[in-house]
Amino acid sequence: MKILAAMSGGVDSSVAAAVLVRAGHDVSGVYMKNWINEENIIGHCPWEEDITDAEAVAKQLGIPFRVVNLMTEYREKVVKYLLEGYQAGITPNPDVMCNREMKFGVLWEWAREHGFAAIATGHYARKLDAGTILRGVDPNKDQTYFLAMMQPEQVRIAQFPIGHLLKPELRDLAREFGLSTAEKKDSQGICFIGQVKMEDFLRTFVPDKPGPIVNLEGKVMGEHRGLHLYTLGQRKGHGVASPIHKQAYVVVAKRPQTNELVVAIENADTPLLWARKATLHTISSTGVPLTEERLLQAQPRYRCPAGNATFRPLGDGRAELEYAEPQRALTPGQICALYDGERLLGGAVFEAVHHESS
Ligand SMILES: Nc1ncnc2c1ncn2[C@@H]1O[C@H](COP(=O)(O)OP(=O)(O)OP(=O)(O)O)[C@@H](O)[C@H]1O
Repeated sequence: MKILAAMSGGVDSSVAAAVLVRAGHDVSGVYMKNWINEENIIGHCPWEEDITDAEAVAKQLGIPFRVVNLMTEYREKVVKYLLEGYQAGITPNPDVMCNREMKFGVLWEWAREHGFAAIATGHYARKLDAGTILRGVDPNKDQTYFLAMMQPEQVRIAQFPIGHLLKPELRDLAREFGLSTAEKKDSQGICFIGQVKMEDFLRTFVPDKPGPIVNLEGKVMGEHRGLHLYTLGQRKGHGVASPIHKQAYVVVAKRPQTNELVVAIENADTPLLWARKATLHTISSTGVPLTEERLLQAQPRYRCPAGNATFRPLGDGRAELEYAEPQRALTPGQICALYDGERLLGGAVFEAVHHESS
């Protein structure tokens, strides 16, 4: 079986490829060129360095390597979604879309045409069987949240060779294999933006639209630079200083009609910040369709525990989600990953959040 290893030049995908080679598979490496910095768009994108690193590892492993240019598709499928989302006042998740649309979408089409039977990535996730994704063993690194919108046929051809490892074990293995990326720093942030702050990136595409920052009583507390630059639950970067030690102002609402950003002092029962109920749209399942009412665990963002919830389908790819406990800053546009214990059931997009008082 020919396996295409998606190699980003990072240590995780280097080890993923190495593990497959060691197991005797017929492996080729590929780097997806999604976004480069040649149009004077802000930001340092270390793609040249990443390609050099990925290529060096492929050479060490003695496997073929090539770069595939998917920049046009990336613009259409990920950047457009990202910018339209922010312009509409929601918080999109380009990393989730990158997996569904690019790595296991466009790249998979390319791979299939070139005779490959599977795509392997360096995600911290595991496959239980052909159709089931489990959380990665390392709780600090688990990346199944980003795989939540994958389709069953994508799950079937995906391989995650490092999901059984803890990060320190992975580093040890990289050293053992003598990989040139063994000590490379972990990458951060959205794959194409690299080290750039999302705010700076957005500024080059979406004009500022200043307006008032108000508190819950409607008092003006400051000025914001455009609602799209802020996310619900955000504590820093809004410039409203708190008079209370160790209690920060937090963004609790955006009001597009009046262009107001609403902040409140954060505590355990800050109005608008906590909610138990939300509606979801674009429900997607990694296996069996999610058409029945059921209990599950719903993870509202990356690096956030999944909470117990009742999932009630409403038809048309929508559902109501009712958490057992109030959740902080559920955010329209964000992906909600759905689990049954360790098993990733699928995902959906937060549509609207229902506050107890409203
Ligand atoms: N430009 C790319 N070309 C090929 N594969 C990629 C690319 N970007 C990401 N991937 C694949 O997707 C996986 C997850 O991407 P992510 O950006 O989250 O990297 P990561 O977890 O930091 O892993 P790594 O250490 O391999 O960079 C990578 O391990 C790799 O298999």
